[in-house]
Amino acid sequence: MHSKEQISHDDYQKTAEWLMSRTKHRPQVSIICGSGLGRLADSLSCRDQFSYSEIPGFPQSTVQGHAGCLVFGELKGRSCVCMQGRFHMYEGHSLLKTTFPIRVFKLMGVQTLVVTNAAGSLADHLHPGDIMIIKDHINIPGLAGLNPLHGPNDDKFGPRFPAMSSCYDRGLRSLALEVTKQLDIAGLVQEGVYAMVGGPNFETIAEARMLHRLGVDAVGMSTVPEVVVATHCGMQVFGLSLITNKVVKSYEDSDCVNHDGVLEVGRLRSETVQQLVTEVISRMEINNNIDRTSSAV
Ligand SMILES: O=P(O)(O)O[C@H]1O[C@H](CO)[C@@H](O)[C@H]1O
Ligand code: HPA
Repeated sequence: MHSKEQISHDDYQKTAEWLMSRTKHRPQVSIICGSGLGRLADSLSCRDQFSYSEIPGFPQSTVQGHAGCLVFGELKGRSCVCMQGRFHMYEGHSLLKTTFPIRVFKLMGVQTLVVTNAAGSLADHLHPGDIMIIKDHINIPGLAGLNPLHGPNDDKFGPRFPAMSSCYDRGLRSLALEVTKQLDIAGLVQEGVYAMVGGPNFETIAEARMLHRLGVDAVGMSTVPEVVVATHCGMQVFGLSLITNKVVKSYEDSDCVNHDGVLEVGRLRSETVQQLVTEVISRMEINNNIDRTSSAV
């Protein structure tokens, strides 16, 4: 448990100010790249980028396929900040640390979080290479007592007991479904429920069957803490999972998932995910009258 760890409002503020003094960009949207999806940042123009190791307070990325670079830039005229590499609980970071960038982005004036991930499919209708728009999640570590919001609540960010019943913005989900028709990729895309497990091992067959019975369509080891913290501080969230593998649910099945295979599907579908994310971001409504840093929350 890491519930005694605390990060002060000042710590988030210092990082936000450090970044804002080094880039002219004032992002409205933040994007988190999932495993193998780091090339999403390539679509940004007029880039400023920082290695996580130089940013005060940032944890380090340790997972292959997560470059560890924060990229600012414009996507079709919209100012964005993109995390090329996220932090996972299984790397040994506390959940508060894995979600550190979200509150920094909030203080910088970001209103929308776009999360992407690589995930294994439990649903018969989702195949490797398909994209799942996340409509809801099951927070397995959270249900077991591991939540980034544990510990004293910082009321400046949000309430002690935040609702999570509509954390994946309905308007953005409909917009994304609309965009898939225009991009002619509707056949690849479905909505579904994501579950976060702690990792780093992939699921046993019994665990996979349990998740399937619980109504989970795709499983991964990330995303949910980021979404919980973003929702707590009032950001709207759009999430998508790239299905990189089928989760083995049968003792007769000899398939075996591995991280290289996950990254490979990421590389193959990176461009499609990039197109979808770009179109959704360019068409979403944004409030331009936003205070930044000290008065942002
Ligand atoms: O969720 P992202 O970061 O996309 O990565 C997914 O891929 C890795 C396993 O291959 C795990 O980290 C899992 O969570
Ligand atoms: O099958 C999986 N399980 C958990 N996490 C994952 N990330 C990609 N695929 C998977």
